[in-house]
Amino acid sequence: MTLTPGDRIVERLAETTEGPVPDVVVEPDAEMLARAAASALVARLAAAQAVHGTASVVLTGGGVGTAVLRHVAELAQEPAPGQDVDWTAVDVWWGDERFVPADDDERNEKGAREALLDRVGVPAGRVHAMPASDAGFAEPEEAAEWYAGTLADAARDAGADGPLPRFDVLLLGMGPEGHVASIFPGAPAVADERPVVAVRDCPKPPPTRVSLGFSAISTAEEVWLLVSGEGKAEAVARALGGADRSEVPAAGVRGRQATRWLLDAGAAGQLPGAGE
Ligand SMILES: O=C(O)[C@H](O)[C@@H](O)[C@H](O)[C@H](O)COP(=O)(O)O
Repeated sequence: MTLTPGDRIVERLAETTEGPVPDVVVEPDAEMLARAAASALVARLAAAQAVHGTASVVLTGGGVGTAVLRHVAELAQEPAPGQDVDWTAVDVWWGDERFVPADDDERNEKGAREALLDRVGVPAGRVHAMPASDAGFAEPEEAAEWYAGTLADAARDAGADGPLPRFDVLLLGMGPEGHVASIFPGAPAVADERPVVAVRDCPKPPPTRVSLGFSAISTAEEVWLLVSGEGKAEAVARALGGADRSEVPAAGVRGRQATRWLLDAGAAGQLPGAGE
């Protein structure tokens, strides 16, 4: 399955947007969006392995993000040409995590393990989960600091220049008010320059979380925003229309090489050029 470019939308965005225009892909519905994103993801990871020997992906929670992982696991059963990923050579990171006990169903890690990681056999040493609340850190701030240290160690081991390893693809869901990872509108995290931040009093439960900050997200080679449903359409249009990142956090994420918005028709519904 190939991605369907939102050509008309991109053309119209180019007329109104300053700077590089993100890629916009529109699929008819959430299921087709998840399948298309899964197919594109395995192709991208296989391509990264062909160049670097390893690949790395940053995962998101959320309905679409988890559906993508389920489809990736299906594709791994019978890989198509160009989509044969060596799962023992994939580093897995997270964009955000709920600071709850490890076996809590709210953990993004738990969902990702069930949907994909345990099924394809990513080695434990390559699954870099953010700490759970029962992992020995009393406060989310300590957990955030530890994760930043883990990222810096991986970067150093890989000979990277800065404090972060290479992220080939960083997946993000988006909330109806435009939050990405656990960076919510108006929250301290929107102005926090640290790579990993603790989040308290999150408006969406659970209230305590750990999240990558904008500075880390924007080091990814490619950032893919996976968004479905009419309820997200206004935030998508605001984000792509250049809203302030403190009001619509999704407006503030960019990949080094590409920023791709993978939408279904509902989520794309308020973009200029939609339906033309
Ligand atoms: O931690 C969270 O609260 C979720 O991970 C959240 O950030 C999610 O990714 C978006 O709300 C999109 O979720 P859906 O894809 O389910 O709409």
